[in-house]
This record gives sequence, structure tokens and C-alpha cells, in this order.
Amino acid sequence: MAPNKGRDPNPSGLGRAIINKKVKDAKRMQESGLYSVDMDSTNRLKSVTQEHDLDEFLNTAQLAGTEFTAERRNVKIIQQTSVSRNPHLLSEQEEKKVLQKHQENKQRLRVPRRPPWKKSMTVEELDRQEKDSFLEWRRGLAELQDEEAFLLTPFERNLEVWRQLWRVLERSHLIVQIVDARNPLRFRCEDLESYVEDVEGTEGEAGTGKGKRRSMLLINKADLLNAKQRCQWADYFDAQGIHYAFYSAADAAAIQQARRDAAEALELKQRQEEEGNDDSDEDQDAAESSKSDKENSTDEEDMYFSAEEEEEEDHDPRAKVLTVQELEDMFMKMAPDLREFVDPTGKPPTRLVVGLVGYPNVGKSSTINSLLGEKKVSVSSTPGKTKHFQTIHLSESIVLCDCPGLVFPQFATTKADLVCDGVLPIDQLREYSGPVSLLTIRLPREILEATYGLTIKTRGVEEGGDGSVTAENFLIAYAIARGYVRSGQGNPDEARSARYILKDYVNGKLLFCHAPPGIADAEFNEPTHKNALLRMAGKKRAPVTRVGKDSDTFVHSNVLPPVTDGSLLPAQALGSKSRAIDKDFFENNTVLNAKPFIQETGKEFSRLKLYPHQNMVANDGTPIQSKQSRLAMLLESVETGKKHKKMKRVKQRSGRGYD
Ligand SMILES: Nc1nc2c(ncn2[C@@H]2O[C@H](COP(=O)(O)OP(=O)(O)OP(=O)(O)O)[C@@H](O)[C@H]2O)c(=O)[nH]1
Repeated sequence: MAPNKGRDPNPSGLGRAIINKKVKDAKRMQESGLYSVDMDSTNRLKSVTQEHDLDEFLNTAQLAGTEFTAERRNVKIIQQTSVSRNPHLLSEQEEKKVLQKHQENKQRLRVPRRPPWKKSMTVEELDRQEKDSFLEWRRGLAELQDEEAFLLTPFERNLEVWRQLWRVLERSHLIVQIVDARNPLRFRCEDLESYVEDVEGTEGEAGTGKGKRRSMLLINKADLLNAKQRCQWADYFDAQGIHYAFYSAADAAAIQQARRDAAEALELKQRQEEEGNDDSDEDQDAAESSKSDKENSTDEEDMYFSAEEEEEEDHDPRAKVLTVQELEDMFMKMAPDLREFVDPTGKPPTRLVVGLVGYPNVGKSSTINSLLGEKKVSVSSTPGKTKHFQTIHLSESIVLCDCPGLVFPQFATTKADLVCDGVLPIDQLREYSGPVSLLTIRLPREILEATYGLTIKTRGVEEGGDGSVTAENFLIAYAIARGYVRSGQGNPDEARSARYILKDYVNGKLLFCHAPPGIADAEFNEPTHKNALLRMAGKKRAPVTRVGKDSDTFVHSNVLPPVTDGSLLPAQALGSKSRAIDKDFFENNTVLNAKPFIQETGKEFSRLKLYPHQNMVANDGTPIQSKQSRLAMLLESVETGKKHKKMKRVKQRSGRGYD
């Protein structure tokens, strides 16, 4: 046989190595079972909280390696809603029932555990074992959702994200759950606290330390609560035996910034004095501005501290919002004995590892930045930005371990609640009426009006409403006042308005805080809302006029009303005054009820006869066909004997050439 001359008998190692690796990877993937998250290696850490039904089904099937067949026409109506209230919200009674059911079943909501493992296991074995246990966990939750119709938070469905949490828990000695002060119980995962007790650390990092880890709640965004509200929460947490601390990453950062500005200004001033360079205008200007900056910043600082002092004077130390230094001290105080975490050589860790865990958007990155005193971790108002856990050396004695924000499986009452809590991203929102309705229920109308300078008129009982602000009233007033119109029809853009308003709510501009169990939300929020109204007392309102899709809504006068088809507004859209006037005019007006006639001729009125130039519109206001209008003109000419211009001849075919 002739030797194959074109082929290199000794190919270079690199190409072959690449091919071998690809074959090996593909084989390993097949052996370990297919899972869609594995298949896209660039997207492994993408948080998955909302899957379409089909995606969820396919992922689960792939994870389990099962086959399936399609079944058609298997439609099941889950809920029938009444039209009188927002179908996306629960009534008070329903909510009570649902909460009771949640309480009874709370033991069933668990954080997925990492299955026990040994060092002798291969990577593939470990991977398979973790996937199996994860699948089991997902099955349990699916059962809760599908068979028992519980609504759960859009919990994290990507195994890779949970693996990040497992690593953070294993490395850490103290696990700090960061929660949002406006709704601490929504963000607190009780089962995580029990899991912390069972975690076994990886040797050489934190030692095994099973049962030695501690956990605590860090109630961030505490600037959004007043001292009394913090006291009420402190009472609740004390009664529950929960370790907690109040903190405000935003305030801590503001103070640090003020200090930095003051120091910079002082340095600049000193430099200028040394140089004695008073003649230079430029420098003088800079000095002036830095002086005023300094004055401002120190003023701000003074204001902040004096406000704190005032509040602290007659208030409980338990409700104190900690400073950065106090928080570090608190970590050290809460830390377990590090000698419990010895490595195989018998050495205890040299630094305390503090794991920071929490839902997306509760302020983990902001907390770390404030602890570090400068921006290191990026901050955004879109939930779910931190994707990979990070280790940050805070000081000689503390290391921080920042876990990606993840949504724990917890019971939820409605999706609207989750949007308002900032758990579901607003930009991807399609159903906005539920969350905005919730907001109009939680916030007094005066707050909504004062915050945006609007006047929202509501419908009374006689007008088919109940006097309260609806999501629609509010959104339309907001949209028209700001000139947000939908392209095409020119109608108010309610969806866009909803996005802005909900973001303001999530960011705390529209402030509402949930009360601890046993205290009414309205009572809890009353002082906050009163204060807010006082602050906004002098604020100007947009000039108002009665235009728009809904005439009950007072809107900005320089905004044109949406284009209508010329027909009258539906009666139910009119206010009581308008309707009374209309009724009087149309029903009681004797002049109007008599048929109009032409004075001179005494003939009955006919638009076609009287105004032939308007012949495109019939008496009832509907457009009429050109043939009809031509007929009308003819009729008119016969009656008046007036000669009309010869009508344009319609082009006609001669028919020549066809035969
Ligand atoms: N009022 C107030 N807002 C805060 C505070 N801390 C954070 N925020 C705001 O909350 C939003 C989320 O903050 P992040 O620090 O990015 O939250 P995170 O938990 O790291 O979010 P992920 O990276 O998605 O996990 C940002 O808009 C912050 O400005 C606080 O103490 N008070």
C-alpha cells in the first residue's frame, strides 16, 4: 500500500490536545447528564429566577434525563377574578388566609443543601450528586407550587448560583444576612439560619467548624426608618431571639464623602496659604469654592450628627444606626471562637471571615463599599448584579465574602408585592397595574400628589368609583403631566409612567415601610408620611385643567388631549358636575327636544340640504359615501334649481381591443 504522503506522520501536539480536550469534555457532559445551564459555558452564573413554563419543563426533564410526550387540550382554569378590584391583588380576607397557610407550611421551604462529600470523590461524581440533590429540591418546590397552589418568590433556579452560596457559607465564620429595613421579614430567610448550623467547611479554609458558625441580621437602609420604628422592630427581633443591627450604607457613604471633601478643601486652603499666591484669580476662585464646599460638607456632617444625637437622646441604644466602626466592632462581637475552626495541622484561622448574603438589591455592595470607605464594588438599582462571590480584605482581622444576591424560596402573597419589594426587576415588567394599585393602597393620596406635584381627582360612589385613587387615575395624571404619550395614538403612556413610579418606590422616594407583626401598617407609617408632607408643603403643583382620556383626571394645561375619533366621551368617564350639566341639557332642555327648523323657509332642518359643502358628514356625524354626497348635492340642486358644476367624469374603458 502506498504511504499517505500528504499526512504528517507526527502532528504537532497542540491541535491534537485541543481536539482531545473537546472530545473529553463532550463525553464528560454526556456522562454527567445534560443540563441547559451547563451547555452554555459563558452563561453559567446567570441568575435564573423566572423561567417560562416550557423552559422550566425542559430544564427539569434534562436535569432528570427523562423523556416526555405532549398532551393536548389539557386546559385548566386556575383562578377566576372579579372585575371590581385589581385581579392581581388579594382582598384583606384572602390575604389573612394566605398568610395563615404560609405560617403552617413554612417548614417546607428549604434552602438547597450541598450533599455531603468526600475528598476522594471525582469531580464528575460530585457534580452528579449535586445535580441529583438539586433536582430533588426543585421537585419539592414544584409540588408546593403546582399541587398546592402556593405562590413562591421567584427563587433562584440556577444551581451555579447556589454553589456560590455553599462556598460562601463554608468559608465564613459569621454569616450576615442583609435585609431591607422597609420589609425585613420579606428578605429574611429563616431556613438559611438553620442551614448555617449544619454547614461543614472545606478543610484548610475555615476548618470544618460544623455547628460553630453564627448568623445575624443586618438591617440596611435603616435611614428609611425613624427611631420609633426601629425600636418597634428591635422589640420584635428581641422577642424572637434574633441577633440584629441597624445600618445605613447610604448614610455611612455620605458621611465619608463629606469628610473627604472637607479634608480636600482644608488641604487646598493650607497649600494656598503656604504659597501665598493670593493674586491669582483662578486660585482665589478655587479657594472660595473649596471654602464653601467645606462649609457645606461640614454643615451637612453637623446636621447629620446633630439629627442623630437628637434622636438618640431619648431613644433606645438597640435602635441605633451603627457607624462603620461600630459595625466592624459588632462583627467581632458576634464572631464565634476561631479556635473552633482549626485546619488539619491544628492551626486556627488568623482572620474572621464574614459572609454577606442577601436578596438582590438589599445593599450588599453598598455596605461593603461603605466599610471599605471607597468604591470597590459596583452598585446599581437593578437587582441581581453581583454574579460571583468576592473576597475582600477589610482589615488585619476581618475578611468579607460577598455572595451574589439570590432570591430564596419563600412564600409570597402576590407578584405585585415582589415588584414593590424590588425582588422582581421593574424594567422587565409587563403587568404593572397590580404593583401600582398596591402603591396607591399603601400611600396616602396626598403623598402621591405632593411628591409629583399632581392633583388626582377620583370618582365618587355616584360615578362608579369609591373615592380612592386607582392605579389608572394616578398613572394617567402622571403621564400627562410629564408629557409621556404612546406613539401613534397619543394616549398617555401608563406603562412608562408605572416604571418610573415603581422605581421611585423601590428606591425609597415614595416611602412605605412594613410594620412588625401585630402593628398596623397605616399606624406605623403615619409619622413618616406626615413628615414627608411637611417637607413638601411649599412644593408647586402642575397647572391643572380637565382634559385627557379620563376627564376625572386633572392634568397639565399645556398638554393636548389625546386624539379621539370625534365621538363624545363615554358617560361614565365624566365627572359628577359634567354629568349633571349633560343630563340637564339633553333631557330637560325643551328647546333642544324640539326639532330644529329653518326660520325663513319653515322647512325641517337637514344638514345635507342646508350645508351641501359639508356633505362628507351625515346628520349623525358619521362620514357618508361619496355617492351619497353626490346624491345629496343633486337633491339640493333639484330643490333650489341651482346649477352645479359638471361632475367629474369617471374614467371608463372603451372596451376596444377586447374582441
Ligand atoms: N436609602 C438607602 N438606599 C440604599 C442603602 N444601601 C443601598 N441602597 C440603594 O439600594 C440599591 C441597591 O444597592 P446595591 O449595593 O447595589 O445592592 P446589592 O445587594 O449589592 O445588589 P446586587 O449586586 O444585585 O446583589 C442602590 O440603589 C443603592 O443606592 C441605604 O443604606 N439606604
